Amino acid sequence: MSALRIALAQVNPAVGDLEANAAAVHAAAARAAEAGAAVVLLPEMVLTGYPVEDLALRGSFQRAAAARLTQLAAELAADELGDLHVVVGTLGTATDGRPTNTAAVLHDGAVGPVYTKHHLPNYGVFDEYRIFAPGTGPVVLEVGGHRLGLAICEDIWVDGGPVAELAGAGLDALLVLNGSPYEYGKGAVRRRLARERATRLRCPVAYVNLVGGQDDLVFDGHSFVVDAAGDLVAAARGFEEDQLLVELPGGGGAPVTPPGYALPRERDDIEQMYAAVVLGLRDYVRKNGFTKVVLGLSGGIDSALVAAVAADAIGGANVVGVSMPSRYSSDHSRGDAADLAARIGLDYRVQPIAPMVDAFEDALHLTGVPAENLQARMRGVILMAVSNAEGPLVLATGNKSELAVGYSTIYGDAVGGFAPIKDVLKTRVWALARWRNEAADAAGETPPIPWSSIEKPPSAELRPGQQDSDSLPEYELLDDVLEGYVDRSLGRGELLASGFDADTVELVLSLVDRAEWKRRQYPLGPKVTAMAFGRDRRLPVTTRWREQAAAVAVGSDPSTADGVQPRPAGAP
Ligand SMILES: Nc1ncnc2c1ncn2[C@@H]1O[C@H](COP(=O)(O)OP(=O)(O)OC[C@H]2O[C@@H]([n+]3cccc(C(=O)O)c3)[C@H](O)[C@@H]2O)[C@@H](O)[C@H]1O
Ligand SMILES: Nc1ncnc2c1ncn2[C@@H]1O[C@H](COP(=O)(O)OP(=O)(O)OP(=O)(O)O)[C@@H](O)[C@H]1O
Ligand SMILES: NC(=O)CC[C@H](N)C(=O)O
Repeated sequence: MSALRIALAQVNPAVGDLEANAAAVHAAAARAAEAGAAVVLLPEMVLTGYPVEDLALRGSFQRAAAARLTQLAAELAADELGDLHVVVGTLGTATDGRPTNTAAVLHDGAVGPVYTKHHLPNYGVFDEYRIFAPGTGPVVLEVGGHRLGLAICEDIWVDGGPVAELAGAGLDALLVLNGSPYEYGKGAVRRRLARERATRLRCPVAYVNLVGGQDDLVFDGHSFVVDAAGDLVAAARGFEEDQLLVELPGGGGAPVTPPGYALPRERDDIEQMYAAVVLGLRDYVRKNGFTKVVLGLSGGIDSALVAAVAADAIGGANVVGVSMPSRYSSDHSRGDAADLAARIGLDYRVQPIAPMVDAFEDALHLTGVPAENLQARMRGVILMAVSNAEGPLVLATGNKSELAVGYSTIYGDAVGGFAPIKDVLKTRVWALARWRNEAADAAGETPPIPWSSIEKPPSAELRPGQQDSDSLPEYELLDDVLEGYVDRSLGRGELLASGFDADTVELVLSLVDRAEWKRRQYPLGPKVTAMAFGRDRRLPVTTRWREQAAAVAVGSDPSTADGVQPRPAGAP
């Protein structure tokens, strides 16, 4: 048996674009062949894009995907790539006509063995039971005497099923196709999982992941290979397309990388979260046909961070930043907005709102919160006008803490098509901003965000001297409670038992519960934590359930508290 070279192609498909995705697979196959690979492994459902949601249920889409797969096999052979085994994730059809999530092997101009995903994730952002029929048995691909098992993403997260059946099958490697969305800190979980599967199957594991943004998901790539002991052999870069090469030695033993290969630098969690937000925004803009974005610049930290992210995603010249001062806007806010615009080369404009607000206030006799909301709504009208007239996508700047407690004006600062930091708690907004500025400093560049925007106390500036802390607990405390209630699904009892005072818990829980309707109307934005609002955390808007005061002992299992459905063991 001779050595076998395997390429892992980490590509960025677009959902529904069968032509472009087939071309990306073809290009990856050509690169792999050029590098001497006999097998090239592509991610989960790369041909259709992922997730396709209910597109999978359309007969027309199923037929088009099947036809494109057959055509791709012929095109590869016509291009003298027929010797290569190209393992492609795509949409399949079960014998009863239901759609399946499959890995097809293209070889010699034909579609060869097809493996069907067995474990269908149906928690968090996934609804695969609703869409796909599960596969049953394992598939082993034989290439040059090497035995390669196939698995698709969730198949390695759950014990049992086809992967377990492969134990004792004498595999030389397990090839895993993934569509694994980014979450803060998830990389380490994936590596632990791969180690576990590698040691159980006693063979290396090659894990290839999608990269790119798709609506509210960001696929981070970070493909990798571990040896039979679970130790890392090779890793691809995160948040960009990449291709990895490894070689399985002829006589067995650990996979090796080509001469000169070096593992990429591992980015820390905050740096990764920043990269995820940038990629999520860039791909939403690009894949939906926009070239520019527009947002309001208040001089505050949220709009400053979103502007910096947008400039990193699509270039500062493509970001329209509008300062819309009211009579309550402080001089330093206006100055900070202008300073930010200059630092990142935005298309900067100033549009005072006082005359418009005065006209509405006088006509409608508004004071207090209704008048405050009017200011935010005037700004929303102006941003939508710029979008309608010139075409940029409107960005909403709300963060996860604000979304949690409903601290935004519906149809005001909540307008927009995409909300880049909606899954980022306020304390992390500051951490991301500091990280971005420090990275610029370290690279000898101008930090994009004025330090005063990072350091000043947060204020909506909708009335004289207003500060967020007038209506909300300090963000450090608020975020701690939110992390417990939202991210970890703890109940009132567990929060009290962990030491939060009853008034704070009462206030935060009631604000969060009452704001569900507002969140439902908030724009899409990238999920970057394990529990994002939207597809991850789905609660009824109309509900009379309120957290009870029942005391719960410290140390009780929070995952089963309050009727929250526990996720499968090992699930992220
Ligand atoms: N269950 C439900 N289903 C559907 N609609 C519901 C509803 N409950 C209220 N509503 C509607 O919502 C309206 C109230 O919501 P809304 O108009 O948004 O106004 P509201 O939530 O009362 O006030 C907005 C709050 O956000 C603060 N804010 C505004 C802007 C920016 C920032 C910031 O720092 O970023 C903070 C502002 O200071 C104020 O405290 C009601 O008049 C009603 O029409
Ligand atoms: N004077 C302003 N000019 C332009 N846009 C504004 C102005 N004030 C508020 N906005 C827009 O409304 C959003 C909500 O701002 P607000 O100041 O009310 O609270 P915030 O959540 O603390 O945001 P930020 O930290 O950006 O100030 C801002 O991010 C910005 O996009
Ligand atoms: N596409 C999938 O099956 C993904 C599920 C898996 N738990 C992950 O997030 O990596």
